[in-house]
Amino acid sequence: MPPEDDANPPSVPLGASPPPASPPPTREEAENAIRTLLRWAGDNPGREGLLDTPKRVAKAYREWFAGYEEDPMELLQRSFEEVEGYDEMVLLRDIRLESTCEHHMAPIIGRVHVAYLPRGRVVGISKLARVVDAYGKRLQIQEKLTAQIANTIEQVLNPFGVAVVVEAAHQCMTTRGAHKPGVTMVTSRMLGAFRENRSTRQEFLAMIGAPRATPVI
Ligand SMILES: Nc1nc2c(ncn2[C@@H]2O[C@H](COP(=O)(O)OP(=O)(O)OP(=O)(O)O)[C@@H](O)[C@H]2O)c(=O)[nH]1
Ligand SMILES: [Zn+2]
Repeated sequence: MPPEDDANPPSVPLGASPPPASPPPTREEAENAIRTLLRWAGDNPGREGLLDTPKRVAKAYREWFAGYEEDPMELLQRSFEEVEGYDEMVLLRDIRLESTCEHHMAPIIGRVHVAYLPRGRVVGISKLARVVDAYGKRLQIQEKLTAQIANTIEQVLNPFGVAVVVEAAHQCMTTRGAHKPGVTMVTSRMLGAFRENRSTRQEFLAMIGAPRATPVI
């Protein structure tokens, strides 16, 4: 293992939030930063309509980035073993994804499909959606988000396989830059039987169907 110094900061354990900025800013510092951005946008933070905007934005950030307060591994701790030997695929399809691109801080909106092959125990299905939120409500790139969701389910449940597909539109390339509205990015991570067994993978892909158009954002 390489020595841990400034160039190689300690790696963040799976599921944990990255270390916070140190020290975290005060509410007042955050609101002042938003005033600066309002001026950068070309407006006047002192005009009536913008007076409370820094306060609102600081509050909104608590929702958009609520995932930093969650431990996705913890969300999957409760499982149920009375499943009568059920070992077929469990699929949660079309989970709404709301995330934020870490390069431009622009919205990423789409859907996630999560499947696993239980090994003797299952989790409450809402917990899979909560894991998507716990990683989604952070600054993200789609590839990392996809891997984090799959890796967490694999590590906590130890199922026979995990499959995750994410289909999403990135506002950083629909409303600016490349200006390509309607483009959908599709990423997947297949583990265990979904990676090794072609027919299992194909069953999953057939069940989620062809990628549907993501909302044009
Ligand atoms: N692979 C990947 N790229 C992303 C994701 N979200 C945004 N990007 C891309 O990240 C890249 C950042 O490129 P830069 O050249 O540093 O930024 P930029 O000058 O704003 O680039 P443009 O967006 O092309 O205007 C862009 O190509 C984005 O489209 C993501 O989830 N995954
Ligand atoms: Zn972006």
